[in-house]
Amino acid sequence: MANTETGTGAKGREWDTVSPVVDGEFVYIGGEPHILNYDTNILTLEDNRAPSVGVEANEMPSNLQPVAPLSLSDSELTEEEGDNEEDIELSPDGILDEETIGRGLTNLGKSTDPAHQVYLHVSVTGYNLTDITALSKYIYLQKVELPHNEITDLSPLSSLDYLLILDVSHNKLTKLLDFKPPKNLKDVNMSFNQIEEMSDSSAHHYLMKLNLDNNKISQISGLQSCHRLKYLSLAHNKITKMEGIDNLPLQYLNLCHNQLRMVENLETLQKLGELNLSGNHIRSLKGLEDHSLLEHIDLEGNEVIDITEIRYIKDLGMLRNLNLLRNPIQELPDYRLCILYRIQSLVELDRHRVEVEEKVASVNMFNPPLEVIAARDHIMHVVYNFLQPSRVWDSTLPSVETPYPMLVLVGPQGSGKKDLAMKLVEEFSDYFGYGVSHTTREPMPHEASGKDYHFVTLDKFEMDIKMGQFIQTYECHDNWYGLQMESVESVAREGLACVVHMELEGVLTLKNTYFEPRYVLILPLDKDVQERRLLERGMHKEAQIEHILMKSELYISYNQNHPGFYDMMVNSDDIQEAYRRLRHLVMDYLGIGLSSPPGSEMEGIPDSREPGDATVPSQGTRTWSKPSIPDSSMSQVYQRARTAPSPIMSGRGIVEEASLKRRMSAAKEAVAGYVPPIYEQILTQYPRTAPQSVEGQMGLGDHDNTHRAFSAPVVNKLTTAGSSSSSSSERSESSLSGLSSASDMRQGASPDGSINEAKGLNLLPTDRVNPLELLGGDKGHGQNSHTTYDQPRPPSEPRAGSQGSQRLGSAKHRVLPPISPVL
Ligand SMILES: Nc1ncnc2c1ncn2[C@@H]1O[C@H](COP(=O)(O)OP(=O)(O)OP(=O)(O)O)[C@@H](O)[C@H]1O
Repeated sequence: MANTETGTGAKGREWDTVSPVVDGEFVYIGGEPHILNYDTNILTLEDNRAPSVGVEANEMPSNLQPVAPLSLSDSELTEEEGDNEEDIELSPDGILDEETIGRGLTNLGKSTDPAHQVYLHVSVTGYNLTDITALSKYIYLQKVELPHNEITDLSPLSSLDYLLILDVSHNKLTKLLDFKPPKNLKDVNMSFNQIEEMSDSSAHHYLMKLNLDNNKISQISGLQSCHRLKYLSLAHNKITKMEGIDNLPLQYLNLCHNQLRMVENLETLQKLGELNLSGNHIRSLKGLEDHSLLEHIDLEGNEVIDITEIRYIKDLGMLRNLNLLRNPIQELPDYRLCILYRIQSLVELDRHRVEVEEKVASVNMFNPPLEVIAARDHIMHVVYNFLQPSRVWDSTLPSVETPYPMLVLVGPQGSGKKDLAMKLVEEFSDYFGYGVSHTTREPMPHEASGKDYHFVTLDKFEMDIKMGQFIQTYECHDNWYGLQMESVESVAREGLACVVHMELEGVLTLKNTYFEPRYVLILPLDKDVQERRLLERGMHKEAQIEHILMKSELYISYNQNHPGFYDMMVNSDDIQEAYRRLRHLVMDYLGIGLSSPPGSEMEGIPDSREPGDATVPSQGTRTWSKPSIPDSSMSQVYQRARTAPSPIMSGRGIVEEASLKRRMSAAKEAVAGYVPPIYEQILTQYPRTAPQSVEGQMGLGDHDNTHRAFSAPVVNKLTTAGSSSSSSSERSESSLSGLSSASDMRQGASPDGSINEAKGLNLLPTDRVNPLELLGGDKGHGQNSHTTYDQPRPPSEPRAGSQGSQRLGSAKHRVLPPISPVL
């Protein structure tokens, strides 16, 4: 095919004898491009030949040296140029003649002498050529393509001093580059020949690309001096060992379909970006490590069987494309996710694009975040529960204003939280009952089934899961733990609030449910103390103890990353002291507290609150919100609260009395059938009972306006029900009645709404700021809450309930400052 443009960009036209031709104009004669010169009018094809016989090409006068590109860029090296698409008759005797060459010449270039133009490329493909001697005269050729012939000798190319690109693939050559080296030979394709041995190629030190595919080479050699060799392909040979390539600047290496058994001698190939080792007998990926630029690895059709081999390539930072098709490793269950989990950088695996979802799925499968574990756990229990006949757990149902009161002691093993929980229940038996978890672990000598845990077999535990009995479960060191609905409900039936203890995973699941407990982190800050405790129990192996101690860090970091996740923290280095603090806290909670002992629960914990923060009371007038006594359905807790002897009622302030009255009145209305609209709303919209999805959970107060609207009508309705003459300030106050803290209740409200201390009551010292109260529903806080809830939140964060925006642990504000290691 004739070019219509010269290298100089001049347009060509078909030649005729009439039109005058301008010097240097480019014309076509019989479809072939020619250029005119002064003397002959036409520069014939022969003008590409050497100017005179006997003059060595490299002795050419400089003015005859071609100026057309002497060096090619990498991209130019791969460019296909001057394809000869004409039908060419086969040479009958295999000898390349002038006419054939003439047909194959393309790409005119200008020499330094403007009078001379030369053809730079020749392509004679599939011509049965055996003798290419005629080519030796075309000394300016830069690109020679002679594929699909029967050439055995390349010596005529010795005079082609400017040769850059040579394609002699599909011939009958037995020797590698057996001709006088041109100055700048860069790209050689000698694939599909009969070369058995790689001779010394050190003279070809400009070689950048060498293709020797489909020969009979059994050993790589002779390339040591090719210091520019970037591309080497030796596919389909008989190579048994990766050698002879040390220190080459190879970026691409193809050794596919050889007889390799291991990856070796690649250490010095630090520029390697693409490696094809497919179709060999490789089992181990050892040797591929430490190649920070390696982007593509093709190992298709090898014998890789062990997934642990991936360790050798998992840290290759640039690895994007991996092919392990037709390896035994493919048979492994979850093979693809397994690879993707280990090599998250992959863009393509086994010739298939990697989707983001696959990567997420792989992480969720092999190292799920705690939130995912919790969400799965929650979903499992909800689903199993749905499959059972429906049952109303009325004792633990949240009331209009408050959830069922529950206290969760959270912490790692060895924190002593179980002892603390049991002691608390023992001392405050009028208020608290111990929610006995189930476990498959063996009881310790001092433990009794039904008291410390329900010790059950794994079969029984699994059966209970399937019967939908659990609220949450958790596996630790091959033991299962779980809290059953019945355990909590049985405590609630007695009219008591429930105390349980659990690990972080359990809390995360619980936060997906409609329960809204208070969470107290029990954490020994002194690792030695915790370790000693664990050792004393004699239940744990060394590795387990190490794991437990490490997990303690997680508790701290979790609090730092999710401010407000816990309502309180107690350092349990000293169990006695920890109990004293916890007890004090609980007494506040119950409203039976004596004045606080010196030092608050958060003593020593740096407080991140801003001095002017409107959500922070300047004085310790409020404390841990007291759970309102549930509930409008006349639960036993409520009954309990109404009976005079109960200490919870003692010291009730005016505000509290009023609040109780209002609630009683609302409850009576409900029972009597005056169902206010809000109850309908609760039944149809109350989102807290619905299982939450892993992501994008919405709670009350989240984006949905119906949720926002939820609290206001409730408040108004209840207020109106209780006291039709309530002022608006009272109504807004009562809207927070569910949030009222014990100390609030013990404070009297003056008619103008100001808070006065009630006489004779033991109040917290006013200079003490209890972090628990920071979300305690202070009257000025409600407005801020929605701003925060408009933000989407991860499932791990506390649910936003109608009161949640003011409740502790709702993560609305930074309730707890980050826990410092020093308490
Ligand atoms: N239902 C549950 N969900 C999640 N974790 C639980 C549950 N029940 C118990 N756990 C926790 O499992 C862990 C192992 O229980 P175990 O009784 O062996 O703890 P422990 O070493 O005595 O812990 P601690 O000293 O803190 O009480 C404890 O951290 C415990 O709180």
